[in-house]
Amino acid sequence: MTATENTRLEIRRPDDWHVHLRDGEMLAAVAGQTARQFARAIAMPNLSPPVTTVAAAAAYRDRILAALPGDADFTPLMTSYLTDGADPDELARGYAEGVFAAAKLYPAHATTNAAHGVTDIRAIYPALEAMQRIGMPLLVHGEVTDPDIDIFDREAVFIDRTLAGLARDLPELKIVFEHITTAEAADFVLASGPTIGATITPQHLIINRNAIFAGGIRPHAYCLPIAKREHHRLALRRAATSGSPKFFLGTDSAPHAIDRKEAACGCAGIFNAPFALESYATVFEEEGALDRFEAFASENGPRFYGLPLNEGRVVLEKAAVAVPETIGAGVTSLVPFHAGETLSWHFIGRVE
Ligand SMILES: NC(=O)N[C@@H](CC(=O)O)C(=O)O
Ligand SMILES: [Zn+2]
Ligand SMILES: [Zn+2]
Repeated sequence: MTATENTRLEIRRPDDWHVHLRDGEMLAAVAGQTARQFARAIAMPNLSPPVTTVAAAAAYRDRILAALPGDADFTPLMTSYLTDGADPDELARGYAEGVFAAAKLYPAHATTNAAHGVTDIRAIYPALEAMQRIGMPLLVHGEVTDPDIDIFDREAVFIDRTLAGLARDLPELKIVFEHITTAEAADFVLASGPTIGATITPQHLIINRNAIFAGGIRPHAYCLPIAKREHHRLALRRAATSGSPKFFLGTDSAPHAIDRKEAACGCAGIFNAPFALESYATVFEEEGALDRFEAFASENGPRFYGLPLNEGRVVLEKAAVAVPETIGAGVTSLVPFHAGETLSWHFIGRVE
């Protein structure tokens, strides 16, 4: 990284290790936003129907590539959605063929399009054992779905009920604890061996749960796992900026059309792709950790996955950027994270 009097930030091209690119018109509307800032991204498989086979993932990859602007230099990394019947051979074949970069565990009904998720972790042990053998990472939406557990406790309880046992039973399995939101999760990851990492979103570094209720109910601050108390946000900021190689960038950008968000039962998900690097850079600057930004954004993720670091570099400059109230039009009109705010870093683009 080079920083000129902290007004210009140049880093290796970063990757987004957790994004929802959707399909159809929404894919066409959002793919370019992610490809503008990132060289690669882990594309989540929670489409309807979910992406469970090598053929479905290859076809989805083609649709993503077709949705990109002509000058994009972007590689989507595909994932398989694990169901109770997950086939170890299909996973291994997809990984060997370079189609699947990882497989995703959604506890059944935990989040958007998780109806086909896993009902009992034991059901996928054959798949997980195969993944451990071949070095294929498991990505986890880490929340219990038990309605008796308070929504703010679902991540911490998931560690105790599921994740700790999984890590004990399969000690060589690479596990990414996705979009962590609690001090308990950050502590668990730090206390674990090198096979356990985590992604952290911009929103969980920037808002706490008060933001969801500031002056009224704020559907655009609602995502899953839900934002927690302030002390959790502070713990996540310490983890992200600590320099630990276990934490890396994953936006969890999750677009939903405005009428699906602003509704009696609004969808979970925050669309943060358009200003993702600006968000993260602001956090690292506020924490006095701009010198650690490049590792979080561009090095820790590929090293964890065992993939090469990107060639090429990007630049951000210290400059005021006004975030629009909405982006796009018609059925793909979206409210971005930070809508109506002014950010202090500006993503310029690639440099030679
Ligand atoms: N994060 C969210 O709130 N929503 C995601 C699903 C997920 O990542 O859990 C989505 O697909 O909309
Ligand atoms: Zn999730
Ligand atoms: Zn997600």
